[in-house]
Amino acid sequence: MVDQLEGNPILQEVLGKAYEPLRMFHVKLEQEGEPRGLIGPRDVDIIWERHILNSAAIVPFITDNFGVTDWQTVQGTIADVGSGGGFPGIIIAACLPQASITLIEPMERRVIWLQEVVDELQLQNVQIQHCRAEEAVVPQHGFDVVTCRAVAPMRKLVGFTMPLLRHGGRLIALKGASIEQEIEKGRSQITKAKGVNPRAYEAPVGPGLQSTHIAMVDKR
Ligand SMILES: C[S@@+](CC[C@H](N)C(=O)[O-])C[C@H]1O[C@@H](n2cnc3c(N)ncnc32)[C@H](O)[C@@H]1O
Repeated sequence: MVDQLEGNPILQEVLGKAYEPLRMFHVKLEQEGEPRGLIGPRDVDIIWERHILNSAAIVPFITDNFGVTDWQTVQGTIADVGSGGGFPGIIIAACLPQASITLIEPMERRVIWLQEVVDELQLQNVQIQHCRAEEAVVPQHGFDVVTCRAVAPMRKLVGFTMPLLRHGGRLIALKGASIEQEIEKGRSQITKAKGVNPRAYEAPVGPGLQSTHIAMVDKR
């Protein structure tokens, strides 16, 4: 089955230098993703849009956080919680080669997959922690940014992601269209977890493609 975006110039336009490593990731996902339970059977011909470009939509929100526009120069520590098949953590690592990316994932077979991907794509900037976020080893002052996609609703997510952040750090989560309601429902848990200024943005995925949504919360 051929991916609907295969050969489309949008891919290089959006991904820049990360296109080459992510093309290898795409091949691996196409061959092994569904049998290994990392993507759904109906996703096989839409891996570029649903998983890779969708994940890449978070990158400009991360670079904004560091006040840098050139993806090649972004530094800082980023933890991706519940990386699963590598979304968005592997895509972030390919796009931001100077940043330090920690993938946190408790399921063993997903950790094995993530390690294979890191080795095959020769990503030099990734560490993997095989544990739940609640048990993760955190840098002395906390991570600069925590990312995630499809892990938990905001009211639960903040409880195990905000403690990973340094003061002034930022949670940046890929979310569905109901993000505003999720934020409303989670206001007291956000405050309790030392979160401030929760907000939602529409995030472009690529020219002519349906956009996605981002939630951001700063750590007091
Ligand atoms: C629905 S999957 C999403 C995977 C990937 N982020 C994606 O968007 O395709 C949720 C992932 O979160 C992980 N997870 C659930 N609770 C977690 C926790 N407390 N800490 C870290 N990871 C967690 C699960 O093991 C699973 O891989």
